[in-house]
Amino acid sequence: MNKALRKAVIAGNWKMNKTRPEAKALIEELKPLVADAGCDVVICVPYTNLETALELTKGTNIGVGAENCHWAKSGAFTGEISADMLAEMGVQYVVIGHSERRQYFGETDVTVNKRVRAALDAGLTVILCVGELLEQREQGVTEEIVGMQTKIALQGVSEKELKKIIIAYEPVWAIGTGKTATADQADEVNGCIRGVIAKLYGKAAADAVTVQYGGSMNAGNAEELLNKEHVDGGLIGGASLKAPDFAAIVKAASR
Ligand SMILES: O=C(CO)COP(=O)(O)O
Repeated sequence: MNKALRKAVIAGNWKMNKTRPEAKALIEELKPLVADAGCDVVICVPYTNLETALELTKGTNIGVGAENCHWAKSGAFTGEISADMLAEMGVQYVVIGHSERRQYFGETDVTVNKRVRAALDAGLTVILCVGELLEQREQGVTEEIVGMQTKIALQGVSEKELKKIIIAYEPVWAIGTGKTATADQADEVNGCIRGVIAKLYGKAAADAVTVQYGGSMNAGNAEELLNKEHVDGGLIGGASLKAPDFAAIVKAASR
């Protein structure tokens, strides 16, 4: 079993939620609940909460991430934030290619790749999101879609740099819908992603890469999902906004 060799990572994706006082309260509540976690714990928060999150998690086991970054180092890109700006603050992680960015903000596989490149160059760890639409699952092309997204996102990424990449499989139909992929469905697609990594980088790299599942993961279903061979953690939306729920998922992932 190679699963035991891989890092389990539970990451919260707060999306566009929490003002600064709300963020402070949530982090303070969360800290003692996850202090003895047996997995990596990350919170990815809105840009406006990064400084608060970094300050409050100093000296704790909670890592801090942003939810996106631009690919340019600087320049005339009104409203955007560069990877260097995040790294300079002390941010360690960044979510890239989330389906909400792809759906609502014109993100493509090519721009995902550019952002991945910029994030790696800045020294950030990337949480790379891939996932199929319901229509694509029904058409039987899940494996092809997820494989293509993964391959294009990783163009120009070396085997060494792959150590700074976490892949999150998030079926779009399961996000925020309360409709979770079954543990077998998640395991199957996560396994396919690992197969793509094996083809691109070899077996050792594929055995080592963390592949999360995301999409309505909660305190009730986390354990079954996380027990699967290819599910190495979770990217949690709604349930990451409640400290006890998020902590229960962290507990389920702890080894
Ligand atoms: O999009 C997600 C995490 O990035 C999942 O969101 P939910 O957990 O709210 O379904």
